[in-house]
Amino acid sequence: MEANEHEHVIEVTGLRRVYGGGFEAVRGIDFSVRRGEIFALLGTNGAGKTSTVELLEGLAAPAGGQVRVLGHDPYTERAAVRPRTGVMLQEGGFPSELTVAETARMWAGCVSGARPEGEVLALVGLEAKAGVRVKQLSGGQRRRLDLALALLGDPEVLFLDEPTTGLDAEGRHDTWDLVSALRDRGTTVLLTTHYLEEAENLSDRLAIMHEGRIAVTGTPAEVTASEPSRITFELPDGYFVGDLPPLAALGVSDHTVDGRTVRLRTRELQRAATRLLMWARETGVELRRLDVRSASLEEAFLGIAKDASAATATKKEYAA
Ligand SMILES: Nc1ncnc2c1ncn2[C@@H]1O[C@H](COP(=O)(O)OP(=O)(O)OP(=O)(O)O)[C@@H](O)[C@H]1O
Repeated sequence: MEANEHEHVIEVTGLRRVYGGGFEAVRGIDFSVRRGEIFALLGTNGAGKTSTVELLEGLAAPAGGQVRVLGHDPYTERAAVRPRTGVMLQEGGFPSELTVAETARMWAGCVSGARPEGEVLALVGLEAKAGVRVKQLSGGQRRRLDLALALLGDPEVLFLDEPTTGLDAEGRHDTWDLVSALRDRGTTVLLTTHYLEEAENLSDRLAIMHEGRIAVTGTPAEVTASEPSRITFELPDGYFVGDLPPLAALGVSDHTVDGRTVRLRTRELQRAATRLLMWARETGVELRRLDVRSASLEEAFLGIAKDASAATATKKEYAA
């Protein structure tokens, strides 16, 4: 297949996974990832992210639906898919007595056309640790070794299962820079993460899973736009919410009052903020600690998880 940026490198339709005891961990999900895109799979604990990624990696057969990676079934056509993909599992599980360089060399023996191990260790900032035994690495350094091994085959598609778990803030930012650089070179990346900031900063598109289903898919901006924005301020003594212009006319969907602090939620942030500030100027009121902000991905995530628990999720999908 010819590579082009519109090509769907990963295509998932109606995918299901059922474990031995009959538990359905993945309940019919659909999404696709284009070449050169970073796609993040988010979700609450046990949502089914790892179960999904394992199906994409060809480690298990689906109970229903279909997966295509680079146009092939990763389970039945493993030989066609595996050499072109890199996989970073949650637990690498290497022999701990080997050094970092020996581990990379051993792994390279299993990869056709592997890059020199020094090159991948340098990419993840582990070159100074080449002679150190794996058991002496910190948790974060082990994660970086996992990533180095996934990069040995210079893969077209990279699966990263919680790539920055255990990394400190600097290590996390270094990994983001590396993953972005790989994307800029055309690598397609699918990652799972618990760090919403990671998905917000790094991913081109994301999906939020909950109890085996996808509740929402879209760009980070599209997903956050699905949640109301917030305006928070303190009213001076002698003023009350009833003194504000009618909240419905400001486009405010709901509000709370805690002492002097008022919190408004609105889907029409500009209109609400403008009218509120005009009112403040006209009445000569100072709105102390004024804070006006769009929803964060974290708020969207929490809102979706809550909604999805309360009822069968109405799936929101934005154009791919
Ligand atoms: N081998 C298994 N047998 C039975 N159930 C399993 C098995 N592996 C996972 N599950 C169940 O499937 C569900 C999804 O698990 P999965 O590990 O895919 O979730 P996840 O979204 O990756 O979670 P986390 O964020 O906690 O890593 C969970 O309820 C889990 O208990």
